[in-house]
Amino acid sequence: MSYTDNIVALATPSGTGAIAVIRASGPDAITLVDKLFKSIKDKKLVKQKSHTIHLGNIVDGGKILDEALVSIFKGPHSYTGENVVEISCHGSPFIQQQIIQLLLRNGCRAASAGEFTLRAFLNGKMDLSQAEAVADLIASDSEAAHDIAMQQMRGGFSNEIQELRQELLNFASLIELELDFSQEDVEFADRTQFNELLTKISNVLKKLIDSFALGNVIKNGIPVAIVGQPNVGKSTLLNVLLNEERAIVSEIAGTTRDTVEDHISIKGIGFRFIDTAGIRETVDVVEKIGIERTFEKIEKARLIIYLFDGMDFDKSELEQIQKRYPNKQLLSICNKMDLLNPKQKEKIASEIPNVLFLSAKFKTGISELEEKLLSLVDSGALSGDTTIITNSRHYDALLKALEEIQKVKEGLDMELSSDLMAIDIRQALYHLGEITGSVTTDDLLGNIFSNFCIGK
Ligand SMILES: Nc1nc2c(c(=O)[nH]1)N(C=O)[C@@H](CNc1ccc(C(=O)N[C@@H](CCC(=O)O)C(=O)O)cc1)CN2
Ligand SMILES: Nc1nc2c(ncn2[C@@H]2O[C@H](COP(=O)(O)OP(=O)(O)OP(=O)(O)O)[C@@H](O)[C@H]2O)c(=O)[nH]1
Ligand SMILES: [K+]
Ligand SMILES: [Mg+2]
Repeated sequence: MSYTDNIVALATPSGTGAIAVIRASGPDAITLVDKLFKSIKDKKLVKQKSHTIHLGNIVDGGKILDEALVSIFKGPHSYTGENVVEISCHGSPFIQQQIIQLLLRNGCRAASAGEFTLRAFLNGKMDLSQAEAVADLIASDSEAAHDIAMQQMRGGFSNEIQELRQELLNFASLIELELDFSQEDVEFADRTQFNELLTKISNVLKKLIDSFALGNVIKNGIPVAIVGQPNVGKSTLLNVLLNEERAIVSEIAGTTRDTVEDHISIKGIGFRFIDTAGIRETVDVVEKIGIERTFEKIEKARLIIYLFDGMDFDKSELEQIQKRYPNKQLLSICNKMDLLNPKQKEKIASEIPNVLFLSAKFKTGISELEEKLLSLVDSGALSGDTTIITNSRHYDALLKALEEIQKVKEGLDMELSSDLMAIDIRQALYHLGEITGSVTTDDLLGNIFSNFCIGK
């Protein structure tokens, strides 16, 4: 694949910064920038080696727009696989725009979202799941999300899929060879070995599919709903966990009307804490809507923190929530422990198993809560080099591939004819190929890369 046009975009965030980087890629990127660049040592960019950097002025006719550093990368040895030039200029939005406009008038067009990485993919510098990982890496806001994206970008997941695909492909060829000899009763593909391979592939696929639940929450942050009666201190707790005065706290019951949520990483794991309206019977229309939202948020949460006031607690509400959400992890937490005497504490502890005590207002017991939250996340799967998938497109493709593999397995058990089995194998190969991009459509690529930022 080779493009004939040249693209340009700002690679750094728009706005003011110390330095901004403008990146151009395409067959003429180096020659066209050469004409707009006056090196202080009178060097011609086209004569310089790849991966070198040069100081000079960017000039528009007779006018100097900026003093800049220009780096050159010669295709195919560059990020995109094409000739690439990067101009590091002073980070004023005015200068950035002047230089981009200059390039646009001199042979470049504006890059669309993700177009540099799309070119890297189409030029074979990376496969599709690696390209997707680039976007995840930029978006990752916790160490765990970063680690997963990094592993995927470096090709961990792709290699795993490619290997399975290759092994399956070998068998497909043997089975298809049998089609040419269908009159004679020959079997090139050893059925026992094939069965073993299918078992192995389905196990790997199942493991990957199972990892999605964890991968998904890690990418987006594990949603934790903080629920309980009005005034128990839910918003106070949210603010402590986030280290920020995010929600309004007051002694008036019914302060929180709409849900408030924010993301924070605890020891490398991302959490999304959701403060909700206190649950109670009310005639207030707005508060009622808020309470309905509380229940919607509980549905979507992975963990529920049930917070109650140690001075005034009623076990029945906790039991109602347990009954209503039997499959959710529930943490019972007694707040305002600063107001409790040891006897009261003892009573609560005996009535509510595994209860944690804390004081949101005085920030005591918070690290114990954090430890507890971490222990509830199956972080075992995060260590080591097990692959965790985070992308729903991959998840869909894996499910479809698994379904086809099961069909092949059934076919094998039923001694199905080679031609029918070959069809299911091809389908499985197709879905595995979708992940790495061995098979793609323009729609699919458009979908993926349009979600990138401009300049990536
Ligand atoms: N200034 C700058 N920083 C950046 C990028 C970039 O494009 N420009 N990247 C972009 O996202 C990332 C780095 N990714 C890159 C990947 C490959 C190559 C590259 O030139 N590869 C060549 C040879 C490498 C060498 O010889 O040292 C190759 O693959 O052949 C450059 C950047 C992060 N930092
Ligand atoms: N003594 C004491 N007071 C607390 C503690 N945590 C919160 N409070 C107080 O309890 C009151 C209610 O706190 P909020 O955080 O607004 O309670 P809430 O559960 O969000 O209330 P609603 O949004 O109205 O449902 C405030 O006056 C807080 O200062 C605590 O640990 N100890
Ligand atoms: K309140
Ligand atoms: Mg509140």
